[in-house]
Amino acid sequence: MEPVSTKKASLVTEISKEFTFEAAHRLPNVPPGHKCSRVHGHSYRIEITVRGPVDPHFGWIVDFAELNAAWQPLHALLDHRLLNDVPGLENPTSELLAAWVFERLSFATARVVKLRVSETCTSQCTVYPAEG
Ligand SMILES: Nc1nc2c(c(=O)[nH]1)N=C([C@H](O)[C@H](O)COP(=O)(O)OP(=O)(O)OP(=O)(O)O)CN2
Ligand SMILES: [Zn+2]
Repeated sequence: MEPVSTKKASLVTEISKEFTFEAAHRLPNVPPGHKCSRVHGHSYRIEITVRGPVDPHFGWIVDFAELNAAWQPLHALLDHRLLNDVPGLENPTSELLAAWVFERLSFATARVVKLRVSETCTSQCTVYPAEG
């Protein structure tokens, strides 16, 4: 019979929350004739992942509502916009949008370990804070 272990497993815990917004964009630097030089729209999805210790009292890393509160000001800046008009997003690729969102999340540098932008069902970009 297996001995019963009283040791608690040492776990790394992450939580994620997904947000959506609708926006149009065009990519100004693509080669001539590229389809993305034309204005078109996406139902963008943003997934924010936070890693950290689980608070022993609350039983959570951080309230999902806190992620929502951090996202809402950015949603106001992005939703139903032409992204090219948003300062800092003149070339709104997934890569540059992911960096833009990461830099503007109030607690990103401290807690966000992964941020994913999905432009379509099959096209995503993920950024992570650089180590060090
Ligand atoms: N590395 C990147 N490549 C492309 C980006 C980008 O942000 N980073 N963006 C685009 C366009 O925005 C395009 O709308 C999305 O690309 P794509 O996946 O090609 O879109 P489709 O849904 O049309 O893809 P299909 O699989 O061909 O149907 C382009 N590239
Ligand atoms: Zn696009």
